[in-house]
Amino acid sequence: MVLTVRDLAVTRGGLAILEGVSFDLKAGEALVLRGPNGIGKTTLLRSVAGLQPPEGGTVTGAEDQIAYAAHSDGLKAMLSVTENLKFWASVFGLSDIESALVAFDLTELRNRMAGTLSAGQKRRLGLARLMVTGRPIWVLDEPTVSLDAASVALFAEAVRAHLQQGGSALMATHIDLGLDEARVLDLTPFKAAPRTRQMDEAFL
Ligand SMILES: Nc1ncnc2c1ncn2[C@@H]1O[C@H](COP(=O)(O)OP(=O)(O)OP(=O)(O)O)[C@@H](O)[C@H]1O
Repeated sequence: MVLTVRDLAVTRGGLAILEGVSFDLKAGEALVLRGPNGIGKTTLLRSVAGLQPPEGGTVTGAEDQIAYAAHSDGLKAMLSVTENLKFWASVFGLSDIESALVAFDLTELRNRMAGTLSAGQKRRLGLARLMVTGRPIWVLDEPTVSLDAASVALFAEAVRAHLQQGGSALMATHIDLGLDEARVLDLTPFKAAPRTRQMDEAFL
């Protein structure tokens, strides 16, 4: 199972954002996307996860393989922690949630409505959802926002265990997760030349 990205070009709101991005992500590997605010990390992750079509290039090996965790946690506020995880597991045809509860220190909160959790607790629940999908490729956008140091360590440990089980992880983060095995791809050199689709069409 290899995720292969070749010569990817992405746009946002009609503006060219990144172009010429290529990388491979193999089983057991982690790749961290870096670059300044607005360079296009979120846009690239959305394209890799199939949430928006790329402007050019190819993504192969992603179909039915990716679990995506976006900025917003997308939790169901009126369901408990357990119910949220069970619901999410069922979407992927699975049922086991216990290891995810333990990994993200959610066992004492298991019966709490998700809407009553603190920001960091919600984030832990949002990340725990990745574990119940059974999907091998985790795509994570700023996964540590709102997390305290102890929760960042839990998250890093969960990623490490996922890699050891043959999974992989592609993530945008500004902080050092202490994952020695992670490679880093700085997107700065891939910033697209400023132009709009309309301008391109005008020159055709
Ligand atoms: N809905 C939108 N419409 C138009 N432009 C947008 C939209 N969302 C984001 N952009 C622009 O697209 C560019 C890439 O944004 P993106 O969120 O992918 O960057 P990022 O590297 O993830 O940034 P950050 O580190 O701040 O999270 C930015 O210039 C941003 O202003």
